Amino acid sequence: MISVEQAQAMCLDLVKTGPTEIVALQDALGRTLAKPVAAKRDQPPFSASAMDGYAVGDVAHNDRLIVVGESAAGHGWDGELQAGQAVRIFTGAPVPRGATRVVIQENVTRQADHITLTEPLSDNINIRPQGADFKSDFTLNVVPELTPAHLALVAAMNQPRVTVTCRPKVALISNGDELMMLGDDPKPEQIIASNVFALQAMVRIAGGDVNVLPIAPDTPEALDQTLQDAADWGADIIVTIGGASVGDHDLVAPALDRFGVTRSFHKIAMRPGKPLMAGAKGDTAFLGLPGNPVSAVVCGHLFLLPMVRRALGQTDVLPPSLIARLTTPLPAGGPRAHYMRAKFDEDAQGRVVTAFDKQDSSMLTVLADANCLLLRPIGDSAKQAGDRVTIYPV
Ligand SMILES: Nc1nc2c(c(=O)[nH]1)N[C@H]1C(S)=C(S)[C@@H](COP(=O)(O)OP(=O)(O)OC[C@H]3O[C@@H](n4cnc5c(N)ncnc54)[C@H](O)[C@@H]3O)O[C@H]1N2
Ligand code: MOO
Repeated sequence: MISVEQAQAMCLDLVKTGPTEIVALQDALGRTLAKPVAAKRDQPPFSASAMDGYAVGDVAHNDRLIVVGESAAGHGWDGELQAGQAVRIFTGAPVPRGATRVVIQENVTRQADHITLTEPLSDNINIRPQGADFKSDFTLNVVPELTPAHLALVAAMNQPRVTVTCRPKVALISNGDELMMLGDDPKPEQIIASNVFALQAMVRIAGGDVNVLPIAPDTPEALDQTLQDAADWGADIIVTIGGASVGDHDLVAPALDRFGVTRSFHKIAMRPGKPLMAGAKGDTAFLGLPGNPVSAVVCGHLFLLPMVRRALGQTDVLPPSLIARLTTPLPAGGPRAHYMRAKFDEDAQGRVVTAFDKQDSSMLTVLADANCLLLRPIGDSAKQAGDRVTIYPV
């Protein structure tokens, strides 16, 4: 069986970076910026006061100055400041020509048209020079996910639209006679197709567009038809859930063969998630997730989300890892890499992690309590409390 790392590389090879589209800036949150954005102006576009006070030239403590005008935000003062003069100024207002600092109003006494500088001059001149934030030759380079701060930055650059990568279309197909949609009335032997709720949310957060197809019962015809429906929708990535293993009712591998998918691999040295498979037909990637709820979600983090990020044109696509110290001992690892459900925390000594006792791949309660996966590499030696391990926040 191939390793997780080999399988990740093969999955990424199946995905092409998608086309781009131009969107209004207000709709660009979380999108992947595909083309750099150039500023259309300096920011600030003029030298601006950082405080409410008085714009002055070359002055000294205890000087007495005449106030000759006012500069407010949006309404500058047009003149040029002369020796012995001051201009009343407010935060964000243009600094008049001839002024070299702004003295805050708390450090001044005012009598009619005159002020006296009652405090020693501070080191801070309280002026934000033109272009201090960015100049008109500034470019925002491609970013994996536009944040609220990026949107404000691009707006200040006076650019109302940005070019982003199109959201990859991800089709989710649940497969199994026992499954029913949430909202229907389940018979005792039925279970709710809960996996799509996690996977849909994960893909959406990562930037994909999701189509949850109707559940495919355990017949070759139903599965063939549902795969065709996903392809007709224009899916970039078709994900099946369940039916990946070796039982008589596990129909996904033969269905992918019939569909003309060239398979990259089936089965990996991983726990949970051993029956994972992947392949491609033309530009469409296929990922066959195991049905067990924890297996499906763990494989979603390790394989599906990197594929979505790759389709978006991102470069750091694999889940980021951290190092933490174990709070309890762990026995030696087995022949498959084990991604244990665990909880990490920061204590006075740093980051610590505790694996849950229950690691069955059907346990959604445990998965919901976990905030990370704790990696036990293949054949890992037994670990003591305090030993350092790799974790993946989820
Ligand atoms: N003889 C062997 N049996 C199994 C092996 C093996 O190597 N040899 N591997 C086991 C492992 S590991 C896993 S993981 C499972 C995966 O099997 P499938 O992908 O075929 O999954 P199903 O049998 O269809 O379902 C497993 C389990 O998960 C439930 N399920 C399925 N789909 C959903 C869904 N959309 N939402 C919620 N729950 C779902 C299903 O009802 C089953 O309980 O195979 C082992 N067997
Ligand atoms: O490897 Mo399976 O994914 O344990 O449940």
